[in-house]
Amino acid sequence: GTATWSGNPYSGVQMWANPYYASEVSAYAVPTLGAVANQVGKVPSYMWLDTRSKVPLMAEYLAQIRKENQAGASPPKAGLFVVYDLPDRDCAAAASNGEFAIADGGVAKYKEYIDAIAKLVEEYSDIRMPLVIEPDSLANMVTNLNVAKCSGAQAAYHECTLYAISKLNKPNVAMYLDAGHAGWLGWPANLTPAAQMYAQLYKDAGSPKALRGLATNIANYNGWNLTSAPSYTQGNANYDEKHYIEAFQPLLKAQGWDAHFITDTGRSGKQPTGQTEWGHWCNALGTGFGIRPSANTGSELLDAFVWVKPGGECDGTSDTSAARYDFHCGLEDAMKPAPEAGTWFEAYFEQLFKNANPPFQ
Ligand SMILES: O=[N+]([O-])c1ccc(O[C@@H]2O[C@H](CO)[C@@H](O[C@@H]3O[C@H](CO)[C@@H](O[C@@H]4O[C@H](CO)[C@@H](O)[C@H](O)[C@H]4O)[C@H](O)[C@H]3O)[C@H](O)[C@H]2O)cc1
Ligand SMILES: [Mg+2]
Repeated sequence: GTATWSGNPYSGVQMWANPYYASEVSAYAVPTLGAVANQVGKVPSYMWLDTRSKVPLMAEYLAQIRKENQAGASPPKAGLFVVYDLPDRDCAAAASNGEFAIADGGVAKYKEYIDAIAKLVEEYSDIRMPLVIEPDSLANMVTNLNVAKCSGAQAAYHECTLYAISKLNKPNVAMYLDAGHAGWLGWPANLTPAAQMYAQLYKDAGSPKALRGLATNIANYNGWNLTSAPSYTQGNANYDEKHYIEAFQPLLKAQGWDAHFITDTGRSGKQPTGQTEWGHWCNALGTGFGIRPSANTGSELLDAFVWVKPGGECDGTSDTSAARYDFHCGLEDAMKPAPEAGTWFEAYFEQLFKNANPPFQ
């Protein structure tokens, strides 16, 4: 029957570890680090639907999850997917630009992409799917409307996000909109405009049942609950993700959205990191695998610790001649040489592995 529930979407299910990440680990990391590295591939991480051509793979994974659940998986497995294909994607950066362009029918193409995903959500209504919706997009709408590509994308991001939320509003789905991180929207100056924007979107969408809340720290490195503020947090009282969501949630509630959260701990195990500036997001030095995915967060606001950015997959190329070269990936605290965003970056995986907390052994 349909995988319905009340409350925390991560309670009463197991997060499913997809075989693609496990195969990258065994192919590229095990030869150097040994069989112990295979433990990382067993940690459930999110699968990024970063192109239209990845949707059939989502179908394959859902079929596999159904098989495991029908074979008696207890608790049943949940499918972890990131929706990530907006037209003019990653509007304030260059490293993760996507396949669709607003100027080239991108909104219509995006809607077809969402329709294809919605079809699978309906076909696999027996599988619970806590989805992350469009990393970086709405956060850029708060802080980067001064960037031409972002102001030019504002209407399309709004239309596409509303479309995604309404089409994916299904009984077996929970959605978390990306909300940057403590060092992005967590700045006091950004919190109020951010709360207004997210709450307005929730209300514009008709307060959909499946829209559970916000995802933070996606592809970033901030600690969850630090005992002291890293120097690069420059005096921001919200110097970790716990402070960020505890400051953010009351503002959202006051605007009519009783939002819950998930936070990415896939690359936050070593604190402070080797970042020289908080805003240096690309392949940061001095990072480690962090708190393992779990619904036991100790926080009423936090539904789960999740691994969304698969550690070892690159944030962006350091090749200055590449079309998607972003200067952040050339900075002093960015690991170099680095391949294209999303492709395997073995040296980075080894850094994360060496610095893992808790350690792999
Ligand atoms: O001292 N003060 O009082 C004070 C007050 C305000 C200050 O201003 C704040 O400074 C912050 C930086 O400290 C800025 O945050 C950065 O914004 C970037 C986008 O513009 C983000 O980049 C994205 O990162 C994603 C992965 O997370 C990538 O996937 C994606 O490709 C990439 O584009 C960085 O993470 C994020 O850290 C804030 O906007 C800005 O408002 C600063 C100081
Ligand atoms: Mg990125």
